[in-house]
Amino acid sequence: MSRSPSLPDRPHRDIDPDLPPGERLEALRDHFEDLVTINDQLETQLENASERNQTLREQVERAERENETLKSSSLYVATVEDVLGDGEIVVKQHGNNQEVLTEATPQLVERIDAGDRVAVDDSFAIQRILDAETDARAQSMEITERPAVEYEDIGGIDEQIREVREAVEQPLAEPEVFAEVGIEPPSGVLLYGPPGTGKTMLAKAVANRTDATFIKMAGSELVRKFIGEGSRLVRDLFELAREREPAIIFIDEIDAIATTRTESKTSGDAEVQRTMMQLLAEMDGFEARGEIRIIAATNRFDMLDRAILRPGRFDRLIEVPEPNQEGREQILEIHTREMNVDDDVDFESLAADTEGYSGAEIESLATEAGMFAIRNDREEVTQADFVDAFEKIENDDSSDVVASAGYFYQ
Ligand SMILES: Nc1ncnc2c1ncn2[C@@H]1O[C@H](COP(=O)(O)OP(=O)(O)OP(=O)(O)O)[C@@H](O)[C@H]1O
Repeated sequence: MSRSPSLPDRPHRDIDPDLPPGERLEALRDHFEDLVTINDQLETQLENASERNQTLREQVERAERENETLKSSSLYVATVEDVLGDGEIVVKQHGNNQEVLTEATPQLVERIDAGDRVAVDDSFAIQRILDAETDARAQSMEITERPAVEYEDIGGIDEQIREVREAVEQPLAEPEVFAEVGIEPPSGVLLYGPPGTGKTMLAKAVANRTDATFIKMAGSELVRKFIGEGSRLVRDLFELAREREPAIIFIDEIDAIATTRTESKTSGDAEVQRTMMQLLAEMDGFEARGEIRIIAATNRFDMLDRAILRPGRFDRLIEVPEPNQEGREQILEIHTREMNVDDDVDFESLAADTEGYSGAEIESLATEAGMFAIRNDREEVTQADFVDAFEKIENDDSSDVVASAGYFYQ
């Protein structure tokens, strides 16, 4: 059907007033019949137009529903490994490296090549090809709708959990409390301490508890991988958080973009400086009582540019130290929860032996002990397995353990 149907011809019938009455009546009757025909034609056209209107309305509604579904369901990033015939495509999912045979619409298949990055949905159907810009954004940020970490999974830092809940969870969950008392919650929280002590876990656990989207960006990657794009990606980061409110922005290794400036004025320094300025600008323009909370983490507190610690920026500092004896015992218990552990396993003595170990290293110890049990064809993990694991770790990389135990972070 044409978009604008033409109107039927208007009948031109000049009826001669001098005609005898019979002929005039005849002419008028003809004219009336013409008008009836035209009326019928117009009615048909109107019906067609209403039908088309209805179809278009349905199409719009469908598109809106699809758009909503796309907006509310996450897409995952994958790399195209191979384009087979008949629209079949092999992709490798990022994160778990799983290879999947999937398909795409004929229009997309034509444009897809091996090596392209694509966005896939829950059932791995390719939704679109990522352009360089989206790709950088997707690669530089880790977005999790609801991270699977809970406070009970974190051992030995109860006091830090309490502080984070107060500074991040409460303003998100009960903003009215702050409004009533008339104080602003901390703008940003900085977690500092040695590597592998649970800083990322803490940020994820708050997101889990508050049903907030967790958006992580690694400072070091901004500087190393996305050279020249740092400040734009920082802007994107905050924009994305606004789109996904409530959200928790987690900037790991913030020292990479917020180090005290050296004398050297290389172009790399200028770029890092710009990235930091953008971060400060975003934070300064931020409504602290809003639905977005910012957490940063660093292992190098000593290197931080003090400008980021001013009021209104990262104004709540929380030290996350290495676990003490009790903490190590708790972490051992957490990481052996799912394991079949023999009654003879003595967590207290293991915790005493692992002084200087971080939570991440204690987790490796538990995994390694499990490996010894498997090697010996046992389902139960014994004290001897833990001792063997401990010796293996100490011999393998005693230097690493020592280095991290004495890690300089303050
Ligand atoms: N306190 C803890 N309780 C339980 N598990 C822990 C703890 N700390 C670390 N782990 C284990 O180590 C892993 C890494 O911890 P996480 O990423 O939170 O450390 P981090 O402090 O953010 O380290 P980094 O500074 O290197 O980024 C966790 O996934 C967890 O399995």
